[in-house]
Amino acid sequence: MSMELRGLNSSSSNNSLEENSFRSESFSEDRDQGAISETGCLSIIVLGASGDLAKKKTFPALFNLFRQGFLRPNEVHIFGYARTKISDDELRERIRGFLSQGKGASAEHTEDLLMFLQLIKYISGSYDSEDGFLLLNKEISDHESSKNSQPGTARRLFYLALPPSVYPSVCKMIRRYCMNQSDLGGWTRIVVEKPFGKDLDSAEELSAQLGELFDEQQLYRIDHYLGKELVQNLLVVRFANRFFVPLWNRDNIDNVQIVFREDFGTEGRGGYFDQYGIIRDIIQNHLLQVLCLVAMEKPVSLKPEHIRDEKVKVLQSVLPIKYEEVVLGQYEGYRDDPTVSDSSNTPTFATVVLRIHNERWEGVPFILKAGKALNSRKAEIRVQFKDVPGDIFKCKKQGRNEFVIRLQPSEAMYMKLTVKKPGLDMSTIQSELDLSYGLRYQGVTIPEAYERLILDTVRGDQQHFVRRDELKAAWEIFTPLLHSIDAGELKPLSYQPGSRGPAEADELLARVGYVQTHGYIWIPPTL
Ligand SMILES: NC(=O)C1=CN([C@@H]2O[C@H](COP(=O)(O)OP(=O)(O)OC[C@H]3O[C@@H](n4cnc5c(N)ncnc54)[C@H](OP(=O)(O)O)[C@@H]3O)[C@@H](O)[C@H]2O)C=CC1
Ligand SMILES: O=C1O[C@H](COP(=O)(O)O)[C@@H](O)[C@H](O)[C@H]1O
Repeated sequence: MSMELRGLNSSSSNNSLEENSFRSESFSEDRDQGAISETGCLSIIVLGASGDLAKKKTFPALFNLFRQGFLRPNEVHIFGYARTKISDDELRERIRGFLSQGKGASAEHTEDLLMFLQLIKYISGSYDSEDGFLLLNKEISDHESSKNSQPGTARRLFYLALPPSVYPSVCKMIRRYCMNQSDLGGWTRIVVEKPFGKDLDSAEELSAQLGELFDEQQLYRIDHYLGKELVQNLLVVRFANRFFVPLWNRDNIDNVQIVFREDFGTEGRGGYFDQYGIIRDIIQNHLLQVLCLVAMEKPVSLKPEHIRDEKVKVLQSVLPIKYEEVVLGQYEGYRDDPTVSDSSNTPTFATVVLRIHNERWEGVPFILKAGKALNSRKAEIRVQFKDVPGDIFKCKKQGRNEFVIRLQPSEAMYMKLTVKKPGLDMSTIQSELDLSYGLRYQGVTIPEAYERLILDTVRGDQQHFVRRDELKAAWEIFTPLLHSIDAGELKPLSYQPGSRGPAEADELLARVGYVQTHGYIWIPPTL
């Protein structure tokens, strides 16, 4: 098995990962006190193993961690659990194709794949009866005994790749039948997927139910946007660079856009999506988490609690959303899906302006925009600066300075700026300072978000997971708007699939101050 750590083979990277790592600060108090184990027998239990997320994200992430040596074959065992009655081999066959993608068919890869698949065992059982969980516990315990694990020292990681409706019963079963037996260095951790509730009350109810069963330190509410490379880079860029410190405020920044666009619709997930809509699916969680990292104050340290304290403060400073600063859309053809109601009022597109009432951001609109079935696929943060006062070059119309963080695809950070047009003429032109990852970090593979986040759960690092009070503050912002949409008081505008979304969204952007740069487009550089 390849023990190579990704990133170390880059020709442009001279420093080792460990030399530069600031990970050590990012751990819970228990870890600091040396009470929590990072080695020893590890059981990873994927509940909902028969499902979409498990095959597309969870198992591939585990495989990549295995290939890189983060999950050691002499320590780890992986259990799939779901109601579907299939054998170990049938589960392995279902996921095999997703583990091979993009990796080529080298002999080494095939060997790793076979070794990994042999670590997986499947157990069929229901989500609310003791039989299945007693059997699951027996299988885990047998594995721990086979590794000569001392009672209480083993690590058990339960990943709930399941609809949230079954979280309470599954968590009760885990608590009752499947916990690591004592705290002799071992642990039990629970990873829960979004959506965490549908509004403030349901989220709080879910949190209370889970909170009765597990400590906050045992719960990992995953938001996979927090595992994306450039999202993880935000705090570094903001707080490790002198450039940004004096500029990052209402005196210099005119508006901030956080944008998610997909060029496909809700195909295959219409039933789920129609109950949630784009605000619950993307904006209330992924984009709001990004907003927190863009807008928060500098944390006292990189300890998870310090970071999450600052995120909560930003969320609590967001003013109630004004409905005239919201545009909703639904793409034509969305309701043709047989799993979507014919009279569905669910938005597949939304632009929502948030206003942060604090000293740094008063008056700066944060425009959150997300849509399905649009003309492109990308996610980015666009920080637009104010015009230069006393413009002697008369170049204002060419465009404002912008700092753009392209989260995906083609990860990059670039600064749009005005320069002299090369040549004999004394005229100006829009250009950019460009840090494109593909070019700058050739040979470095950027890990998948899920890969990173699962590794964090094994290591006990909660920095990139959502804390209970954060979740509450996030729902507080969106619940009134969501209830108005659910009640049909706000209606989505129709838009063409493959378009930019409703034209009214661009009008809203212009109204709140965004100035589009005409005649300039950033093209990701190629090698
Ligand atoms: N798929 C994705 O791309 C993403 C999913 N998520 C979240 O991850 C979680 C899992 O998503 P996904 O894998 O798509 O979901 P699935 O609908 O595929 O469900 C996963 C498994 O749960 C079981 N299941 C499904 N519906 C029910 C039900 N009503 N009651 C009990 N069990 C049920 C099924 O297993 P069985 O019948 O065998 O027991 C199914 O294989 C969800 O919370 C989702 O919101 C988050 C981000 C992206
Ligand atoms: O959580 C979700 O995210 C995906 C988009 O994830 P990305 O990493 O590809 O940007 C989205 O398609 C899905 O609707 C949503 O549930």
